[in-house]
Amino acid sequence: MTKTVKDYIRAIHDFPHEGIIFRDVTTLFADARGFRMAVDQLLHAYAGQRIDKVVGLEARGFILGGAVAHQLSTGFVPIRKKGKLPGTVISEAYQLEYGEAVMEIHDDALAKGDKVLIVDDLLATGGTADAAIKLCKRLGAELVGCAFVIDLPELGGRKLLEDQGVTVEALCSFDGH
Ligand SMILES: O=P(O)(O)OC[C@H]1O[C@H](OP(=O)(O)OP(=O)(O)O)[C@H](O)[C@@H]1O
Ligand SMILES: Nc1ncnc2[nH]cnc12
Repeated sequence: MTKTVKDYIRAIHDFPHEGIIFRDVTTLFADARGFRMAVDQLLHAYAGQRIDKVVGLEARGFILGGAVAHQLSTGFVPIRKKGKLPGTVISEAYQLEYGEAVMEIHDDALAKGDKVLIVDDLLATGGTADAAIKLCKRLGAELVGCAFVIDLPELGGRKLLEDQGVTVEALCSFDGH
């Protein structure tokens, strides 16, 4: 049978903590057919829509977002964890399973009215994507949507984003954590 995007994703049990099933996309990215399929399917969802910038979330969103931006012939903008970007930044704190983290974007990375697509590998609680949405909006950008390879619906991220009117695309989903 022909493999789907989901079939290329490896499950690693008890990483990074006991009880977590880590959905590992390195096996998807490493396969030429799998990687192309994932990028093409993400692009398909936005066919005909104006996108000025693709915003990728550290770290695996850089790999996907870079490929998507290249294919769309748009610019690519990184959102990184605190302290990694060299220029002047704006920041948003968000909740992790344990504690808090901070995401940052260069304050001149997006222009008012830019239509942006946020790309990451996986949507879990939605905390990371929610922080990214806030950063893009603070710079005056307009959100086209958020695109992921994987959704973990039980963790509530899709609901968090959709409840604020954000369009969510995910290529596959897994039950549980
Ligand atoms: O929806 P959330 O609950 O916010 O979780 C999703 C985020 O978690 C993972 O990144 P991680 O924080 O592990 O960082 P990394 O990509 O730098 O390893 C994943 O790549 C998303 O960015
Ligand atoms: N189960 C999971 N697999 C990979 N990345 C994640 N980020 C949050 N939950 C995850």
